Amino acid sequence: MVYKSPRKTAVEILSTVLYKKKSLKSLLTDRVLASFHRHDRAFLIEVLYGTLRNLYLIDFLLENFFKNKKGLSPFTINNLRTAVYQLLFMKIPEYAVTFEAVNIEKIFNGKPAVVNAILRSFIKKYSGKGLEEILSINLPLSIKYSHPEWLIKRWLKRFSPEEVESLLKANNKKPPFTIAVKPEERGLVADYLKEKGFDVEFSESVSSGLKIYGQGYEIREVLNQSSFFWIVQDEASQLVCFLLEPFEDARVFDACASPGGKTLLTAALMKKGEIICIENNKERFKLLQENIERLKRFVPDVNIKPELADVLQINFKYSFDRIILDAPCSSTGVIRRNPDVRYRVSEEEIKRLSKIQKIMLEKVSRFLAKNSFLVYSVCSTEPEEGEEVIESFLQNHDEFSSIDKLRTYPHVEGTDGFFIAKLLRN
Ligand SMILES: C[S@@+](CC[C@H](N)C(=O)[O-])C[C@H]1O[C@@H](n2cnc3c(N)ncnc32)[C@H](O)[C@@H]1O
Repeated sequence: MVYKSPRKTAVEILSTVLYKKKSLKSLLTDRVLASFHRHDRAFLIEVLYGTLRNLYLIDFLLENFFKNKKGLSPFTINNLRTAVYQLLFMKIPEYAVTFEAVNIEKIFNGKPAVVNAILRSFIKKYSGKGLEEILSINLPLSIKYSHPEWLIKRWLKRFSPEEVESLLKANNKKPPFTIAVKPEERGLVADYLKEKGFDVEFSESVSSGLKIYGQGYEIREVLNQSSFFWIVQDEASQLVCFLLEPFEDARVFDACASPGGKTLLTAALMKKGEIICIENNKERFKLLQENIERLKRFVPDVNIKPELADVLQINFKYSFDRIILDAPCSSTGVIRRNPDVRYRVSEEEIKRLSKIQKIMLEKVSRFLAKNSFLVYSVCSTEPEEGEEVIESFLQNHDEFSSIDKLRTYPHVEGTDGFFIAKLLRN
């Protein structure tokens, strides 16, 4: 394996996430991770996730040390941010952090002297101080927990200050790696993982869920060597499939399907039947196909039919027994898994998505058979994407009634933040 510097890669990825608005998940793929030695891989993950979880705090601490911030490139700024994360949160020796940061700056043809000077002054001020001491000053929640102010303001309108703080804390805590397996195999998969050295817990909310403690990449590597049905899926996301109550020989429509978590768990639960799953994004459709290819042998009696199509353009000559509409959303409920989401999402985006979600629900509801269920879900904490979508739909559709409506939150249930509504066509 050719040596690659995890520090340099961290700076490059961070710059692409923050300045090109790409998702961390799409950049830090298993292929990228596989090109690093085990120790460097863990370092890269820690630096990227940690810096993103503490970005506003790091910027606040760094601010006074810049003489001409505008004259610095994104690479230099991100080099400094990752260096500060290593100093304060990882307790890496000061000389090592400074040496590596200056070195990276030389490779980028940046400003090694500026980086050196800033880090030396930073170390002079904060050396020997613990994180608790630095954080003991009264900081605004937005800086302390690195979340945009507008989002915190929204939450403060709905929750008490204490609750908002515990949500912010939960969003900055590393979540367990959660998978869905066949409920009848859950014990076997847990034993297999324990044998491989992982701590494993059964999910209390879904009989298919396993929470595994360890590095995602390593868990996936071990699971790939097994002969079990498994998919990476949060408990709240699994709950959608249980609420759907799929049954043998049902005809199911999954309207927004990639990467296929809900399609595949539904297939495993119903054991026999047909699922039409639609995805309109070409790249994501490929991912959906790959996941179906990997797992279809475990559900041989379910005919899973992926289609690259826009759900708003689709038409069927028949109706479905079950419909899942897991709509595209702001992802504010999965900030703990994707720390970069908070820097991409905006109020305008939430409003735009809410409109699309309403149109999508209107469209897919037409294909539901009488006395059948449609489950609508979003991994969003925001009412415009949840309660409002369902209320406005029900106002115009007497033929539908709401059977169940629930919300989950990282700081309450310890799951991703989801809104789920189960509708019945009377
Ligand atoms: C929340 S994700 C679905 C996750 C998936 N249900 C799962 O559990 O793995 C929403 C998906 O809808 C897709 N999408 C967005 N607009 C769409 C449209 N008009 N037609 C079909 N799919 C769409 C997005 O590309 C995205 O992959």
